[in-house]
Amino acid sequence: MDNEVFRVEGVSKMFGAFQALNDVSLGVRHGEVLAIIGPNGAGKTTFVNIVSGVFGPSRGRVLLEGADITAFSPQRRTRLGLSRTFQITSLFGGMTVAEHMQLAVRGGDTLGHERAELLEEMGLAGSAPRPVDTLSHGDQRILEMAMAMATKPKVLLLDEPTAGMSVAETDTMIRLICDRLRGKVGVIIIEHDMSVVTQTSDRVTVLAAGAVAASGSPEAVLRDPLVKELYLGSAAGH
Ligand SMILES: Nc1ncnc2c1ncn2[C@@H]1O[C@H](COP(=O)(O)OP(=O)(O)OP(=O)(O)O)[C@@H](O)[C@H]1O
Repeated sequence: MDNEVFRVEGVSKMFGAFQALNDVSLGVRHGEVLAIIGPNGAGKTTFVNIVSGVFGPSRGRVLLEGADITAFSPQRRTRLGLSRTFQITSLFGGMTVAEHMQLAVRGGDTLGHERAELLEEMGLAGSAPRPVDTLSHGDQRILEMAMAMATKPKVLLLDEPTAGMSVAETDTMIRLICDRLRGKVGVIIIEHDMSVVTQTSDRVTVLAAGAVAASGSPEAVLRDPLVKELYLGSAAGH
């Protein structure tokens, strides 16, 4: 694939005798937003953990710009350009927004003025001196994205970025993904909200029972009878 920055190749994961992922292969191009959707238990969290290095696959490889990073720690992956945000907010209550931005770049990727610019772009400049526990849930999630961006990633993994957000916060997140990330870095977004998927993604891959069930443009995938069937009876869109 042209311009591909990230790929998982033939990834499988066994938990004892249970196969959570079965021969999953997919790639992300520079500037592309790839959404991964799937019903409960499809293997999305397992996939996120393997991509970010929480644990390794039973088989298969994880490649960043063609280099095999399958055995690398999460920290080493971040240093090489693979960053992530978390499904559950992972900030330190008493610390300020600015301190979090500094913490994100302990390795020294961004300069002070670049971090200030990032906060400005994300609409958080006025909140720099505030302790993070005084921010709204939406702003906390946006700060996490700013922290991930501060590491200057080549690939960014967004794990349910709009979970728990109000409609207005979700709209802000959609705008940031489209304006700030799309076209600039490779993005993998795990998302349950189909409206977010259609508004942000270039391509969608559907996981079901640990395997790729469908892949293509958001319009084509969401029209696919197989995908409709997978989601039948799952009103939350999981
Ligand atoms: N550590 C583990 N040990 C045993 N089975 C596991 C483990 N982690 C996940 N599984 C199983 O693997 C399957 C996939 O789980 P996973 O959490 O990856 O799915 P998911 O798509 O993220 O689901 P959800 O949308 O509900 O979070 C599930 O059947 C789950 O019970």
